Amino acid sequence: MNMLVDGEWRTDAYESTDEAGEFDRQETSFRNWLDGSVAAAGEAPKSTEFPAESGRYHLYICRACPWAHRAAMTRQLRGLQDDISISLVQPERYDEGWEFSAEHPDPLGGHDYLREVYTDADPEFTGRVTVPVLWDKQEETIVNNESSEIMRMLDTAFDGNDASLYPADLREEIDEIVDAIYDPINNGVYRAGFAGTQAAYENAVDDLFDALDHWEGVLAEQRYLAGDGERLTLADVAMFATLVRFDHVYHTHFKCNRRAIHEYPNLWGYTKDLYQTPGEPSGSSDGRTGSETTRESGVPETVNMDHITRHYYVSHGDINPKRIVAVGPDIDFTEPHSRDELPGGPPATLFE
Ligand SMILES: N[C@@H](CCC(=O)N[C@@H](CS)C(=O)NCC(=O)O)C(=O)O
Repeated sequence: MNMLVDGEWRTDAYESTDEAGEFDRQETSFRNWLDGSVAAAGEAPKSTEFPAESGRYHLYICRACPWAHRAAMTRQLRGLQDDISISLVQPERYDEGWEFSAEHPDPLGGHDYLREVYTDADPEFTGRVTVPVLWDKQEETIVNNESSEIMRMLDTAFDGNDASLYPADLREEIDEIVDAIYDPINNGVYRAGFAGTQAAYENAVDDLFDALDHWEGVLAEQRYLAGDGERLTLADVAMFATLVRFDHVYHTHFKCNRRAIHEYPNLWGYTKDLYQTPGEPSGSSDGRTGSETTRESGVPETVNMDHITRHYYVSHGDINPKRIVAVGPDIDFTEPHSRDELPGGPPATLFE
């Protein structure tokens, strides 16, 4: 594994499994907030030196990454495409870490590697170089690189389109669900895939499928995860980012193969429903150009299955040494989902 140590790129810096072979995800390190952000249920809006000015911030993401997907999807569903610019890195990650390319350039600093964005922010930076990154173009620094915080701050600091994904009356429950699904599901697939022992792997798979079974039951009764299930929230954004990748990569590459998502009637209907959620009206580009002016027209444009499969199968040479990209499964996120028989639905403002 590779990371920056005192601003120097190192390829031998740390082990990501502990003595029991359990995958150990490192804490992220830039943890500032935009002014006016609400970080958690019951908290007052933050007062900070990063005002939520339109055009001032940029998101560096990878379309393959589920954590980056939370940020991109929040930006999309809240109609913040004109307020926050976005660009991509190459999906494949090798020894040099996340790279820019001719197809996916760095529109701000013109760098070759994402790690240079980190050392621009802090020349002595020690830590992993991860996406997403929320960059302040004015102060030329990283505001935050933790997706669970970025999705909350984008939703609450900007006005957006009024279709809040973190409404005050549901915040407590959204926080609980986002926390509850992190270990067994969002990070659970990585715990299975990167396990260093059979026992650690089986433990992760047990936790994962117990949790999926639980949410399969919940989604039999309600359209979305939080509250009475009538409103799409950040809890759904967090869940969707894992479910949409599951059958193409986690099932095979990470050996989460007890069952596929398309074999669960409710989780599969839910995944298709979220995939088909419309966003703000379409602009000039398809969201994959890496351009600063990129606009996207719905949730589908935040999902790039080519980037997803190339990233996972190619980047993890330790678990897929021949880097062959699996071709299946043959599933269709656009087929009918019948979830509209349940009360609730996407915010009306998304259809205007
Ligand atoms: N806790 C972070 C995790 C982000 C993360 O681990 N991103 C992965 C991509 S899926 C990454 O950039 N990994 C690079 C590395 O670990 O070196 C968040 O939620 O934002």
